[in-house]
Amino acid sequence: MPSTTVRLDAPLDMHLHLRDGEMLHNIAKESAHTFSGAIIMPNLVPPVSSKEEVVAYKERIMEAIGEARFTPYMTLFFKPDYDREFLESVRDEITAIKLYPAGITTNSEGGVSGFDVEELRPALEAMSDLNIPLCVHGETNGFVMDREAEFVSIYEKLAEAFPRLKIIMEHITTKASVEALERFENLYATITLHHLIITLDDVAGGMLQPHLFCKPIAKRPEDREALLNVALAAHPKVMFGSDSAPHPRHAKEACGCAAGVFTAPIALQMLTELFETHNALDNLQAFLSGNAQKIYGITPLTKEVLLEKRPFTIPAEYNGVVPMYAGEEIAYSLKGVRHG
Ligand SMILES: NC(=O)N[C@@H](CC(=O)O)C(=O)O
Ligand SMILES: [Zn+2]
Ligand SMILES: [Zn+2]
Repeated sequence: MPSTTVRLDAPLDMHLHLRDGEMLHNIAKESAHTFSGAIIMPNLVPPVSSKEEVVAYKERIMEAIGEARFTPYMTLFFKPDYDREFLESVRDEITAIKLYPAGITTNSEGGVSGFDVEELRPALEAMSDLNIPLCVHGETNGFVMDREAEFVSIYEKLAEAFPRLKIIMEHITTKASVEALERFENLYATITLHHLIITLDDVAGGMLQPHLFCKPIAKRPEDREALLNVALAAHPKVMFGSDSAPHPRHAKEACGCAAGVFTAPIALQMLTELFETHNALDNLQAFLSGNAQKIYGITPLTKEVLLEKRPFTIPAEYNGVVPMYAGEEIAYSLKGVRHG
């Protein structure tokens, strides 16, 4: 029987952590090889929050990826005091701005501590006028399983107050967020690979699995079901964002485990397997690229990725970073990458 080959055009990762320094050099190629482009998160230490910093960070990324054809779609770390003049001056360097509630996830200490609409109005009105999307890590500081659902009312408040602002609910993990998508025209969402596969049971139901620990924490089976429904249908308001978030092994296998799951090198293989299992391969292209192109209005670099149905054993680590499902066998392997 001939093996099944799946072709993907210009895959996009709409939520990616490339880090900086040695880590950037160690892991950037894993994304740049197979993805056409990615939205690059700004939560460095210190966060990327000036024009000089975003330009310099992009240069370091281009250097780290070497010959690969890959677009880093840059973002700034949202500060409520960004004024119109500043936003106009930085408009051409960025694709979006990322808002973090203060202290809610890795390197978010300098984030927003209140969601008063009038305080945020000058920056968010200017972003609406300049057509700069707002990406949001949507969690309150409530009980860990309820943080995202509690944040939905903040999403609604923002969506209503700034109807021309594109708001991307990043890495959604709950049924409540999926339902919010339907209520506001200007709400969109990214969904990770791991939240389509795991629930809290996989993280903490047996022996604790640090490499599956991330923010937002994986939720209940009915939440995963709701995410799967919209992802497998390639609902036009959802797009793939891996939230691949590498940490060195010692920071994960530690007392006080850093949040983040590293999936960049295996995301396309595992998504193909997942969509095939659910008879939804016809929708994978839209989930992985088409929807994001429309939502963000971007035209990615051409890149054709071929995957074939041949077992692949996930390496134990990539340059000191342990991937999701290290050592396990998955159904699809990377066959080749062609540039246009
Ligand atoms: N997702 C995570 O658990 N961690 C991310 C930050 C984030 O996306 O919230 C990281 O930067 O490590
Ligand atoms: Zn986040
Ligand atoms: Zn992230």
